[in-house]
Amino acid sequence: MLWFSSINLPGNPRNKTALKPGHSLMDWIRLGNSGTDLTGTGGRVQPVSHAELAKHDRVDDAWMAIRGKVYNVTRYMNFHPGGADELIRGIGKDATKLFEEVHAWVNYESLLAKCYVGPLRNTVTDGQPGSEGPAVSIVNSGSDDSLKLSVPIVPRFDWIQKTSELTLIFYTRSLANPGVIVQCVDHLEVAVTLLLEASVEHRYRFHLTNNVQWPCTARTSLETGKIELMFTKLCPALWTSYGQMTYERCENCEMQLHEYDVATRVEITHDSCALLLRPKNNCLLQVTPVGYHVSVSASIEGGEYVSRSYTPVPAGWITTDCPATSVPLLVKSYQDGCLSKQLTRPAPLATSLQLSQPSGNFALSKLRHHNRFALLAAGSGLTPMLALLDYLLDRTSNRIEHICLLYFNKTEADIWCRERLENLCKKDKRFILRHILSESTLPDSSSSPSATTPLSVVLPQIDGSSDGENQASYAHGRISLDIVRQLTTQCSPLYASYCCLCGPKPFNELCLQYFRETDHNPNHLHCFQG
Ligand code: HEM
Repeated sequence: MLWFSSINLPGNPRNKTALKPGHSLMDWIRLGNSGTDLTGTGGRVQPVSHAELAKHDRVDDAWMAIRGKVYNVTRYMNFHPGGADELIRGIGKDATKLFEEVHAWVNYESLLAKCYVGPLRNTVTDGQPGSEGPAVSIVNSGSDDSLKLSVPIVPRFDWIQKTSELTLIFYTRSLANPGVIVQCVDHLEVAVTLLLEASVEHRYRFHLTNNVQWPCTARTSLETGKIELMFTKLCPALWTSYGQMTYERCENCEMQLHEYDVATRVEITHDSCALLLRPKNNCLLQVTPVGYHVSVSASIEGGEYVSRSYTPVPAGWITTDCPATSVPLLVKSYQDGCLSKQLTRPAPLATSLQLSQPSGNFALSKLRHHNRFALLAAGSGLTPMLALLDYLLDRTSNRIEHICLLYFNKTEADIWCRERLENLCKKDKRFILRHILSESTLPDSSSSPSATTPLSVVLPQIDGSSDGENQASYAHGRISLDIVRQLTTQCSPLYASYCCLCGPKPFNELCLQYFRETDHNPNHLHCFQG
């Protein structure tokens, strides 16, 4: 069984290197599409032995194996956001473990699609011989759904119409957690990309019978896997067909980037902002799967490029008025974070950004059989929890018994989405909200009976029969083994059979260590990183 192994905790938790002009993600993609042979082998895919791999261990001739696939990373050196020195640590060998330790979430298959040399001989992926397997890996028990997930999803297309509306429908699979990218080429031509499994894209191109308006409305039902794209017809009429469509299944497709700018920026705390990113040509609509992130890159003051991963949040958590094409982000400005400072500074708003399509490794289907959850978030680690909360509380099959969000911050002033979280708590008794503050006294308004008690000892009691109003409670403290024990002990009222955590690396590391010290099933734990 795989289990969590140690994660590097460098002094600087984000060893991000600014990339020289001409070395942005966009430039890398351009190079990949330029026809240049990035494999160095003429593009001929051939199995690579460990001995052969070991020969390519120089900066000017650098091969690297990740999860059984060998890539020539020579040309990627100066494009690597972590810097060439870091990338060099993995060359000439099977770097799976190293790669997973640093950034398991990075979509290397897309980024290096044009650098693929061939399969590593005698290697099977995922922790089997030849590969040390992922450092942070949550393995399913036989009864879970990951086995089913390995069967490729073949989406089924259908359409329906009203006089004024055309709906394109894609049936995927229950809990497939799809990503959707819709591009409007003009009023007749629409391109739809479905992201259903890692490194596979389902690309549809529609030539419609008649003109439609843009943008469309996208509706995805996570429980059924049904995706609906609703278009308003420019001239109301019933059509005899939707038009024509071509379909292509694309494996190991190269990463796509799109130009965005910051359309709206609202301060939410003393050092954080809610942003609405708007596609530059306004002809793009992107739906992010629950728990997935996008990579945002920008040129700093017209020079070096920096990229950073962010998890888009459901619009309802930051505004009641969000255009369908916007990507909503919550961004904390870090002292040494040149990108976050640029994104959150008051003016000018229209920073030019490049946004990747969503990527991630969160399998929603693993949550299917659980109905008691604990979410442990620290600071900006709240972001993946918001979409998860929306989905879980709305879920109709295997209705949720309770979800406990433990939200760790330094002070009250650092809490994100406080009002909305607390309103949700009042509205839905199944949602338990506990703020844990490490550096401040507790708010006077706190009505928690345990407000003055260190949280390491007491978590709020849940009493399903209580008629009292469900309220957020506050405590002073930090993550501790006691807290994790209270969440993982079966007789505890807060017992959660599935736990998710997200925060800065030291927080994640500590949580993982505490979980290891309990009997909690590691298959029932997900750590969002990035
Ligand atoms: C195996 C050797 C590698 C090492 C030691 C390494 C190290 C690092 C480090 C230290 C960072 C900065 C981490 C952070 O921001 O938190 C980074 C970022 C990054 N690396 Fe690597 N890297 C390796 C391989 C690769 C490969 C093969 C790719 C593939 C395509 C890649 C793509 C990236 C990307 C996209 C980022 C930015 C991540 C983000 O914004 O979240 N790295 N890398």
